[in-house]
Amino acid sequence: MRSPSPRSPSPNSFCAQDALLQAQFTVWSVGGSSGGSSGGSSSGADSGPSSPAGTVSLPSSPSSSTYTLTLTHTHIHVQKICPRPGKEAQILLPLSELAGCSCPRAPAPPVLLLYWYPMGRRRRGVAKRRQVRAYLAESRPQAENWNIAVQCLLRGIDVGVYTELNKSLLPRPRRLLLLVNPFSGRGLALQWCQTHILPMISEANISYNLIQTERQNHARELIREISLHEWDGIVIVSGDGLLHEVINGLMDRPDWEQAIKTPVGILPCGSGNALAGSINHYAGYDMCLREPLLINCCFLLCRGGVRPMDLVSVTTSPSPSSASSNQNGCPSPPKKLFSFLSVAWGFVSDVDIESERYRGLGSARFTLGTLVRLASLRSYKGRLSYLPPGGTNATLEVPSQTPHRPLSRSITEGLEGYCRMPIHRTCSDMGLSEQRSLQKGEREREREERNRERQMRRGRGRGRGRGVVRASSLAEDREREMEAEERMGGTSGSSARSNGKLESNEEEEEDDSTQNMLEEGYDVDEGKEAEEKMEGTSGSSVESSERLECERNEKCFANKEGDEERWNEMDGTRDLKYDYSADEGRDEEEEAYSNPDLRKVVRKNSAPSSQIATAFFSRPIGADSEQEAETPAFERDGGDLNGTFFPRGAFPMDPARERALTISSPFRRSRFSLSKPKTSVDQNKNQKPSVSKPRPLSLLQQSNSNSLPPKFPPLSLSFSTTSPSSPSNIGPHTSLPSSASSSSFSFDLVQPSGLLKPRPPVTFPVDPPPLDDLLPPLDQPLPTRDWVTIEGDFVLVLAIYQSHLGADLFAAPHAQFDDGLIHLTFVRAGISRAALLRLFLAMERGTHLSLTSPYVSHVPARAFRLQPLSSRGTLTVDGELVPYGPLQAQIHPSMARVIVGDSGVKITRF
Ligand SMILES: Nc1ncnc2c1ncn2[C@@H]1O[C@H](COP(=O)(O)OP(=O)(O)OP(=O)(O)O)[C@@H](O)[C@H]1O
Repeated sequence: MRSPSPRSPSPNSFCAQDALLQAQFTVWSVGGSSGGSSGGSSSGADSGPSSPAGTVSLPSSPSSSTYTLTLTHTHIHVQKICPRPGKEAQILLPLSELAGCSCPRAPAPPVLLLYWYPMGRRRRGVAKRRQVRAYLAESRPQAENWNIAVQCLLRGIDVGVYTELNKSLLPRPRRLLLLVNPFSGRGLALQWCQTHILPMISEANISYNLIQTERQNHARELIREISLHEWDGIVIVSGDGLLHEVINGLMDRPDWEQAIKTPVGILPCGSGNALAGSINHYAGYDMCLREPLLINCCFLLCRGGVRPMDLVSVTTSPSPSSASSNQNGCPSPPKKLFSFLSVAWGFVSDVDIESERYRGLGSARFTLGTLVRLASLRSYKGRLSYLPPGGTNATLEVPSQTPHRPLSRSITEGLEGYCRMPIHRTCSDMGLSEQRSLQKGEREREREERNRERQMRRGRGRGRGRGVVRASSLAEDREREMEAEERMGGTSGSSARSNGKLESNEEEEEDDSTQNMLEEGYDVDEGKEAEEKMEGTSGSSVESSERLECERNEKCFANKEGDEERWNEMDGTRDLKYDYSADEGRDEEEEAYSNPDLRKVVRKNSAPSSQIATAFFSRPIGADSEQEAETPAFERDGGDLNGTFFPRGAFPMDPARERALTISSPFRRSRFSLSKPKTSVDQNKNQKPSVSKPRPLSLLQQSNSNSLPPKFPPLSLSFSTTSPSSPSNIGPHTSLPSSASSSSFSFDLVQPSGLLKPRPPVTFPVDPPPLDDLLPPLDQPLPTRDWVTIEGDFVLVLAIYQSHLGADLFAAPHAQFDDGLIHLTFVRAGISRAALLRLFLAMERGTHLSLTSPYVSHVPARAFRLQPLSSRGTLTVDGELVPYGPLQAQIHPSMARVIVGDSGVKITRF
């Protein structure tokens, strides 16, 4: 465990001349018993604060123990002086572990309450735990002075020995807008608000206004219109999806440039909680989930450090409903949105969307989703282009000379007749360097083996019927290329090509060698045809050989088992085997199928998964793949300008899958809807009986408040910790217009806020929209300089800009909030299930970067373009479904600001 706070000096090393204040206090016992072994009484050590809205129940009576408290700039030193002074009766409370302090008003006794959150042992690792320490002062002014001094230090206001302590030193309490999605995660957000969040932020003297979202996009609409200067921060109590709405709401505003600088925070109540995981990690805390993660993040929020965070602008294709044209008959423009977390395609987005149906499991839904998806692994054809960090902005540098010959099929496939310009600065393989590092002798042996395997696979692939996506085509391309190179006896330049980082003087050489390759008949397209001819002159012979192979296997198996039932079982096995075909080429599985004993094991282990998957997906596993490639993507879809792929029509989605995506999710409204979409509110209503949702807090249902704008939430809760008479009391809730129709509830401990005057409409200066200076429009070719393009079959593409993809998925260990980088991970088809599982398991610890697999690549980038060439699939941005089709993104360094606590460098306070 890395220590989140500066090393505490030992009590003995405490130096009296550092003292700002020193006084004697009596400890109050908790519930009649003496508090903690040393240093005063403590309460609520294990649980979060139990009373909402800052009502701290005082200890019942003073104890006979007396302590001397000494305040320094960094610690409170507590020394027991009576009845038994001694070394063991000392304790140091680091100020960095205090969330806040208070001094209850008269007639309460003059007690100084310190809210201390040291690290404590949990079931898994360590996390923050709450302790309240209560010290009875000799007089009220003494208690109040201490309260002011500690609060000043916690807020970063310098206090000296001679500073005259009075309330005017204190800055006004921070004001937070809390947006709660009551249905996020396992639906515990409101409950956790009551038990953990509201008490803790009250302890930190933070004023807040809580709004419950009622539907998807509610938060986005709200953020578009509120007066932002009234808030010190916007904090979402939910998963990452709600923060995505808030960020986009801020960017929708005409004053977006200013608005996006509003600090945003997250209190994790969702299923993934990726940003919360990153914040927790950045603070140096152990990885944790659920309430420990929430308490850690809430503590960091109370500490209040803010730092810059990169945003990524993502341009997606128009949604299918508007893809063809808008009302004027003009083609709909691509959509732009802003992302703080990730863009995912393939495995990751599939798991995210499909696991919606297991939402009740919380974060375990992703584990189950991963297993299900592993059981029916798919691959997707596509093209990924990215601009590495060193690359320049070459958007306008479009060369006009004659195109170079393309490097390989992976670049040229499907571009004939479309490609006006070549993509010559390309990398057509992933992990190739590892393959190439093999010795030549080994290579030859392997080549022969691979040839045999390839032919087997090819035969089986065809036998399975049309349309199965062949997951290993890119690998095969590379193999063919390698063979060609070896036959040519020239290996120079090949490794350079594989890296895709050629200097310009190498390009000629590269093109020449490619040209030679092509002339010698190793153009991969031609090679493919030749191979096909070699393998069999007609598909029927392949099919018949496939049949023979199957029959042989079946007979062999049947003889061994010897009864009809076994035959039926074996049929199931065979289906399973075929269903698993998307990433064929995996040695382990092939071995399993060729070895009857292993085969039994595989069948035994796999059948339940396949049944689960079939039941979940209401269709045979692999159905997607079968339908997928019935027609080549380029025949079905529209034109392509130098690698830019545009669908002519909407990407179709079958009704069963559409149902699966929409009905199972109470939250997400699929953009693929075939039928007229219902409103989210209705969806939620429909979902309520099936998904156990918490009842909203009864408190929230009272109709009383004047704290919210009329058009906004009917349910809200606001709270101010300060007196309305103090200058700091002009809380956000007091400046919002009242609403007769609103059922919001104003909750002020001290004095209810008065009726609110309507606020004149706010006018914003209109800022020009942020430009993507690294990218041409989505329908234009990419620049040829500096960009790297990879085409082939992918299992997943993940672009992430935070360290965590989920609270327990450390996907980009090097990522920083403001490193100006997109961390790209892509896995190409051909990877075995075991290797993919290993990758995800290693990701939990962040050790996956050291795993070597020729199918897995990790690269940093500043911009990328993703062009799915498979007609069906899912794309997500920050875990939210976006229209399937070409998409591009670029980083905007330090565009936003995120509340991360004060344990990092370069922190400013909000
Ligand atoms: N009151 C609401 N009813 C229905 N949907 C909502 C409501 N409030 C927000 N949403 C939407 O719910 C979706 C999911 O919310 P969120 O991401 O916060 O939770 P999650 O999916 O459980 O968490 P995570 O994204 O971390 O996995 C978002 O798309 C958000 O727009």
